[in-house]
Amino acid sequence: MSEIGTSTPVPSSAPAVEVDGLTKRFGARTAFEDVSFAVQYGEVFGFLGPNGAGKTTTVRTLGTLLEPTSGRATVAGLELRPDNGVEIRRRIAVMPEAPGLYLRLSVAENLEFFAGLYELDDRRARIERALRAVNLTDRADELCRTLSKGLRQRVGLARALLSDPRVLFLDEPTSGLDPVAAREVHDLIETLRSRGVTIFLTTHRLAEAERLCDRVAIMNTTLRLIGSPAELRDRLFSKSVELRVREPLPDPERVLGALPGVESWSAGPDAAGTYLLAVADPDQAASAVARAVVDAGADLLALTPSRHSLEDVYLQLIDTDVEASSR
Ligand SMILES: Nc1ncnc2c1ncn2[C@@H]1O[C@H](COP(=O)(O)OP(=O)(O)OP(=O)(O)O)[C@@H](O)[C@H]1O
Repeated sequence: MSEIGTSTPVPSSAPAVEVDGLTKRFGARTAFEDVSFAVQYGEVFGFLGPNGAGKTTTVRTLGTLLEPTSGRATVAGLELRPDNGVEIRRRIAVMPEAPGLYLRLSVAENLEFFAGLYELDDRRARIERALRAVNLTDRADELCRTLSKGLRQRVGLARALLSDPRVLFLDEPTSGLDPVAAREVHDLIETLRSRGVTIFLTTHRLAEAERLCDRVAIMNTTLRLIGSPAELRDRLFSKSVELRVREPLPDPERVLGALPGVESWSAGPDAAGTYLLAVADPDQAASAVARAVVDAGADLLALTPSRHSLEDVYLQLIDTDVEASSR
């Protein structure tokens, strides 16, 4: 029997999700506006943004639960239109933040119920596959009421996998989970990714997005930035190397001012003897800096490329938005 993801036909080069100028308003309130992006098949695409940024509304719109106010989109190869709703829902699955299980039913009974509701064929095999995909085969007969939040989330994921979706929307799948349970969900997402399932993941956990996502979009009603975590870091932050020497350099400009690959230098904010160098290529610059420091007779303590995390990118961007809105 094939596993989740492996039986999904690999579609043409058309994107799994393509959004063009999409807007959703609730009366006078704009949930999201003029959003455009594309997600390729097989991608894990992260959707980040502060509370109220429009993430859930985007997922609900792409999942055909809400009609957009304007703009267009295709989802799993079909134009997002009311008359395509049934067929789109057949090709995708949405796991909302709360898994919505019947707590008085067992794990297997829940899955049987939803497989019936979705009018799926071959139910027994699908349920077995979904349980295997989330490592819950052994717990099929347990009542959902008795399961921890992390395990319920896994049942919710199994429910979403029943239809072997081409695109899986996960809305905050690790919200409220402890680090161990969250790690288990991460591992499951990685397994699904390795099987080629396309995943659209909304999350507040930036380390989660950094670890799991091929690309991320940062939303704040409008789409603010999109790219791989590394691209976003490079776009927002210049590359730099931090130099630490035992004693402050008597004449740092003489040592650091004319080095190949070093664009500028400044004294580090934290400690005497620390310098921050803006560079084009950290590895190339590091050897030139090390030689120059040693030639100047200084004791080199450390020379480290500054690492910016996706969290740095996010905070910088959202801070800019907050400043702009208070102007
Ligand atoms: N059914 C609705 N009716 C009116 N306004 C709504 C409705 N659903 C969402 N909104 C508004 O749309 C905006 C975006 O909400 P949404 O839930 O999509 O944000 P979010 O990014 O998912 O936030 P969070 O991270 O808190 O879940 C908010 O201002 C919200 O109040």
